[in-house]
Amino acid sequence: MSGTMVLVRHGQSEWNKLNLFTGWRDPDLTEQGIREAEQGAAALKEYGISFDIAFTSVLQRAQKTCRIILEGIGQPDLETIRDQALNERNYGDLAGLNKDDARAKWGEEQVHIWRRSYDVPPPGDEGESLKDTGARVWPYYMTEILPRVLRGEKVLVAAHGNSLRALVMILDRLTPDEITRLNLATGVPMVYRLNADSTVASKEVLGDMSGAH
Ligand SMILES: O=C(O)[C@H](O)COP(=O)(O)O
Repeated sequence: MSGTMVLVRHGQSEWNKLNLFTGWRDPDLTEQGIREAEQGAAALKEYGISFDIAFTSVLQRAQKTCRIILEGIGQPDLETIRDQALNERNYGDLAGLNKDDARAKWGEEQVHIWRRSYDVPPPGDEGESLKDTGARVWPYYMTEILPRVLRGEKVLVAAHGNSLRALVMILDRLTPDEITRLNLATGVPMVYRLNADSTVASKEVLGDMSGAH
């Protein structure tokens, strides 16, 4: 057995609440999002883990979630590395649009393909598919995060729905078809223990993922 890695999606953001495509835009957490991060912290405290290092994105909703969790488990000063590689997928021209308005304009099926397919990017030059998102998340994971876990460190990663879906895809060995059905709830920690060969020894979800969509 090697180390432990906890993945957690940020709590509800202002734009989650307004049902807007967000991507690389940078809204704050809502009051509910703060509570979700606090609940994630409480679950980790009960689980009894302390971390050696934390990773987050350059977006404030993930950074604040990370800070709330570290404060909640009594490690407010833990070294935290922020990197754009862990950002949400870039939603291209959809950023700022209402998801229901988009469904009315382009149809339910097309919007679902943009949101959940493996390799269809949203419209616009900057738009990233999950595969494109993985193309920056996976190398970052391999070079910066995994080596620490394999050294036995306990690592917290506070990031985003789709940057974490990309990570979960390789950890859980999901196919491009299976990943279309994976939704991550906000503020619910996923505890991965890894074997020395970097495969997953165990996965525990500290909360309820069933409401995620
Ligand atoms: O960027 C966003 O809009 C959300 O954080 C994630 O969006 P999704 O649920 O459409 O993948």
